[in-house]
Amino acid sequence: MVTWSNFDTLTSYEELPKIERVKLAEVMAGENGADRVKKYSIPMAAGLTYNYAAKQVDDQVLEGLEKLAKEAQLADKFKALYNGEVINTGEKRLVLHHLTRGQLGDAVVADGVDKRAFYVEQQEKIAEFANKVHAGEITNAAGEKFTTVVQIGIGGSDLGPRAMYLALENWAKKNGLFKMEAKFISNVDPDDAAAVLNSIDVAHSIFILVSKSGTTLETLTNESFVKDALKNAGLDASRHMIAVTSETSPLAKSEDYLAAFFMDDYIGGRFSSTSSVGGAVLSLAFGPEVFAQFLEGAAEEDKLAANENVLENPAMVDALIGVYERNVLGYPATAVLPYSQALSRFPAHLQQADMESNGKSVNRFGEPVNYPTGPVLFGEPGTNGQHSFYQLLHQGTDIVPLQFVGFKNSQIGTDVVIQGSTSQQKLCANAAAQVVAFACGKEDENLNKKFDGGRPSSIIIGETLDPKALGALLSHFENKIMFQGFVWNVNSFDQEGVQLGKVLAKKVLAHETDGALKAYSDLLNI
Ligand SMILES: O=P(O)(O)OC[C@H]1O[C@](O)(CO)[C@@H](O)[C@@H]1O
Repeated sequence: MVTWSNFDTLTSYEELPKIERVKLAEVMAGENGADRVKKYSIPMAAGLTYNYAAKQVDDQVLEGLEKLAKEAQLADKFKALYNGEVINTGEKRLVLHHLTRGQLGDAVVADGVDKRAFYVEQQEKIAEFANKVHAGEITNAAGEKFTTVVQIGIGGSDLGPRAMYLALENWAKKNGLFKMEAKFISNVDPDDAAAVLNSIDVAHSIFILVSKSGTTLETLTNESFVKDALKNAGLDASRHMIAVTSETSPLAKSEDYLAAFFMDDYIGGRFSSTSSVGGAVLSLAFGPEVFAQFLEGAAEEDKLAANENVLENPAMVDALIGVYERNVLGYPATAVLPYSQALSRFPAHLQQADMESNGKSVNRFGEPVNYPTGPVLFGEPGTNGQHSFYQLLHQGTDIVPLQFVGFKNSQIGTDVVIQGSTSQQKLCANAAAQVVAFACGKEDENLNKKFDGGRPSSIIIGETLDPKALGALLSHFENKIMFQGFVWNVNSFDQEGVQLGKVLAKKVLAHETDGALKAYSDLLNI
C-alpha cells in the first residue's frame, strides 16, 4: 500500500536543507571534476547516458535524496500506476501511457477490456492502414497515392507528435524510410491552417483529426476549415480524413472519416505520443516499423524507471535533483537545451508535459500545498540558444538549472571540415564548453566579464538521434515529471488550469461580457 503525504511532512525533506551545499565551481575544477564526470553517470536505454556531474550534488546530497525517494515511495507509486490504480484523482482515471509501449506489471483490465491488448490492437490497425496507404491500396477518389499527411490537433494532440516527427524526419530520409511528408495545423489563428493548406496539394493529402475529447474548439474549427478547402477543391472530405480520438468522444461514431483509431481517457494528451495520437502520423510518415522502434526505446527506458535502486534509475535521479533545486536551492525555472536541430520542438513539447502536469498549487486531494511545485520550463536548441538567452543563464541574477542533450553523430552525416573540425565537432565542443562554463565560471577583475559559475546542469548523451533513442529520451522526461509529481504529492495528470480561459473566450464570442472582459473584447474588435 502506498501512502500519499505532502512533501513538507516528510522527515527526509526536513533533513535536506541541513546538508552542506555543494560548491559546483570548486568540485568541478581540475581532476576532481574529471572524476565526477566519470562517477555521476547512469546508463539509459538505446545507448544514452545521463550525466549529472555538473549538478550541485555529492554523495551526501544523493544519500539524502535516496532517503526522500524511499520515504515518498516513488518506486511503489510507479508500480501502483502501471498496475492500474486510479492515480489521476482529479478525474478519477487510471494513468496508462506506459502500457502503449510495453507491459511493466500486471495485466490492466478497465471497463472490461485488457488495456495493453487494446493499445496493441490500435497500433496494429494503424500499421495496416499506413501500409495500405504506402502501397497505394488506399488512395484518393482518383485512385492516386497520398503523398502528404496533415495532423489537425492542439496541445498534446500536436506538440509531442510534431516534435517526434521533426526529430526523425532527416534520419528517415537519410535511411530511406521517409514515406510521406507531415504537416501540422494546431492554432485557431486562421493563418495557421491557411498557410499549411497553401503549402500542400490537398488532392493528395490525408488529414488526421486528433482530439481525445472530440470537443476542442481549435481542432473542430480547423477541421471545418480543412473540410471547406477540400470541398472548394471539389473533393469528398470523407475520403481524405481519418480520426484519432477516444471511443467515447463525439467523433468516434461519425461517418465523416475514412478510418478511426482510438486511445482512451487513461492516456493524458501530453503523454499520448506513444499512443495512436503519435502512432498515426509517425506510421504514415515513416512506416510502422519506425514507430515500433520508437516504442521499443520508450519501453526499455520505462523498465529502467521501474528500478528500485535509486542511483541506477536515471529518471528518478533527475527528478530528485530537480526537486532539490526547486525546493532546497530555490531555483524557479529550468531550461532544456538540446544540441540537435532535430529536437527543435522537443522543449516546446516538454513545456506542456512538465508545466501542465506539475504546475499545481493543490495536492492530489485538492488541499493547498505550502511549497513550490513545477518550475517554469523553456528551451531552444544549441548552439542557437547561446546567441540568444544564454547571457542571462551565465550572468543573470537567477540561477536556472539546465538540461543539455547531445549526440556524438549527426543524423544526415553530411559535414565539412573548417579550421580543423567538422560542424558536428563544433556542436559537441560547444555543449561540453557550456557545461563547464556554467559550472566553473571564470574570474575577472572586470565584474562585467566575470562568470560566477555554480550554475548546475546535466547532460544526456547519445550516439545518434534515431527512433529508439528518441523513445528513450521521451520516456525519461515523462517519468521524471511523474516522479516529481509523486514527490510534490500533486496530481500530475489533470489540467484544470486550462479551463477558465476557455470559458471566458466562449462568453466573449457569445457577447455575454461586461467589465474588463467587455473592454478587452472591444479593443480586439470582437
Ligand atoms: O486531444 P484534445 O481532447 O483535443 O485536447 C487537446 C489538449 O487540450 C488540453 O486539454 C488543454 O486544453 C490538453 O491537455 C490537451 O492535450
